[in-house]
Amino acid sequence: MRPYHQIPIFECGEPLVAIPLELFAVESPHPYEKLGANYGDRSPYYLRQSVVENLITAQNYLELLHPQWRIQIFDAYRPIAVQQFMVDYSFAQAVQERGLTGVELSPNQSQEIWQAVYEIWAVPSFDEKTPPPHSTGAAVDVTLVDDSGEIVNMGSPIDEMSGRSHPDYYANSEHPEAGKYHTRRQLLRDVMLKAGFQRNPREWWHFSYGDQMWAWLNNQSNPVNSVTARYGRLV
Ligand SMILES: C[C@@H](N)C(=O)N[C@H](C)C(=O)O
Ligand SMILES: [Zn+2]
Repeated sequence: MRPYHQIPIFECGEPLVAIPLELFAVESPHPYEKLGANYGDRSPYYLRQSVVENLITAQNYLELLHPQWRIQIFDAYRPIAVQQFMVDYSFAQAVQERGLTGVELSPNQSQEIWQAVYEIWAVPSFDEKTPPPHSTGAAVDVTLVDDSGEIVNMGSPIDEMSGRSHPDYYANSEHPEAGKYHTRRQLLRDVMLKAGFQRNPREWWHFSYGDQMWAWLNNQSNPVNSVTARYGRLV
């Protein structure tokens, strides 16, 4: 359980709609489909209606500052089966990176790796009270693309299991490019928050609107005006 799972969900029934990809940049082929994730008859490039509207607003804010820049959509709607696939994939990758194989893992090694995986991935829970954020259609993973069409270097790749994923990692870092990376992360944060999103405190790229994490973060910064979640798990 994460603290945001205490937030009640009052599903509003808003539809999942296609993101107008022509307004954004997009990873192609989709990064998880490339790894073998199966979306069945669904597409990762779907979000709830209001979330799409807010994403367009964020793109418009970005264009006021950088007319030719685009928000790049890395991932959006994610069925629970895909959440499970990515959690299993990330575990296997982490085992491999440590020069180990699944069969030889000690209970301690296994625990350490699962902890690292769940530091950045939500549990693929089927419990309606604890849906993975992306399975609600309210969460989106994004980065920036500049006027020459290049992905802006944010100091770490999306989905990296390390401290560099923390949004403020470069705020007090000695790294020679730290100031640049931090400013770029702040730019992404600013346009997304101005459009109504909240940012995952553990990941510079993950934003949501209307889900439990969003409500919890709103309530942390403004306890007087308490809000609940309006998007639950989609079936
Ligand atoms: C790991 C990243 N792609 C992500 O989406 N993390 C959040 C917490 C999630 O799994 O919902
Ligand atoms: Zn995410």
